[in-house]
Amino acid sequence: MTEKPIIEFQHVSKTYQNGTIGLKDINLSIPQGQFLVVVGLSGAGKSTLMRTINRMHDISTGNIFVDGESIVHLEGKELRRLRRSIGMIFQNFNLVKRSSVQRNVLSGRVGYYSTWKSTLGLFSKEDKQKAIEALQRVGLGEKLYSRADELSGGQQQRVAIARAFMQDPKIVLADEPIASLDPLTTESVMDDLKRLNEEFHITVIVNLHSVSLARRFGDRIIGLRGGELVYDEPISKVTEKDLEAIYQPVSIVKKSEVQA
Ligand SMILES: Nc1ncnc2c1ncn2[C@@H]1O[C@H](COP(=O)(O)OP(=O)(O)OP(=O)(O)O)[C@@H](O)[C@H]1O
Repeated sequence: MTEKPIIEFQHVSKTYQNGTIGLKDINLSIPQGQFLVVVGLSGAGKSTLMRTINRMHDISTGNIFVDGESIVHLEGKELRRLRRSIGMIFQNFNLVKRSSVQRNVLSGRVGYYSTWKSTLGLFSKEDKQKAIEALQRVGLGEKLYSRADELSGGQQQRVAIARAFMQDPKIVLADEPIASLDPLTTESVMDDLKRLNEEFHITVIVNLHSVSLARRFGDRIIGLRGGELVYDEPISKVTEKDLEAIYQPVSIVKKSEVQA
């Protein structure tokens, strides 16, 4: 899968206001259509890395390019356009629990509507049909009119995936998407993400604690420690030992340029 990078980090560092280092001189090039898994101990900087891509966090130094365009100074309309092209999946689903599944899924389209139209729920026929199809794609077609909080955790996460799909995203960022789920549900959520990746060529970046899932679903694995990129290998080269090492407190490992 050798393609132009959809995301590029150039010497990216992030220090939080209280002085905590989130990221330290990250250089990273992610080709379009890659399924990238980010691993590392708690506090390693995985969420920070992900959230700099849609500007939920601003960086301190360096530059980030998405689809060839520097995003670090985007504002207003341009920033909204960036965020529209990036779906985000959270550990806790972030659904509006008292709203219907349909409304939650349609909210993935709000970036394409004026504020008043989306506030009033004035979505087009096409988008309503698209919502049905997105739900069917994650096996929840029959839940269209259920309230979000009537669904199981795994079902809610799949609604969140359908919502992200509604954005027509180029990139999906999934920040510990399975951390609150049981093993069986985990499988279906990971399968849904993989399908988005394979069928629609959407670049997926997933932050995971499960090494075995990382190996099963990823094209490439990167490891962070203390905000630094300490590991970067295509899945074919990843060994169990490497991954164990990433989770050791002592400094390791090999790091190589990956042209995926
Ligand atoms: N808003 C914040 N203000 C200050 N420090 C923060 C903030 N968010 C994160 N950090 C710190 O930045 C570092 C990286 O945090 P981050 O959440 O990116 O790690 P992580 O690898 O995603 O961890 P986890 O697996 O526990 O979610 C940690 O030391 C964390 O305490």
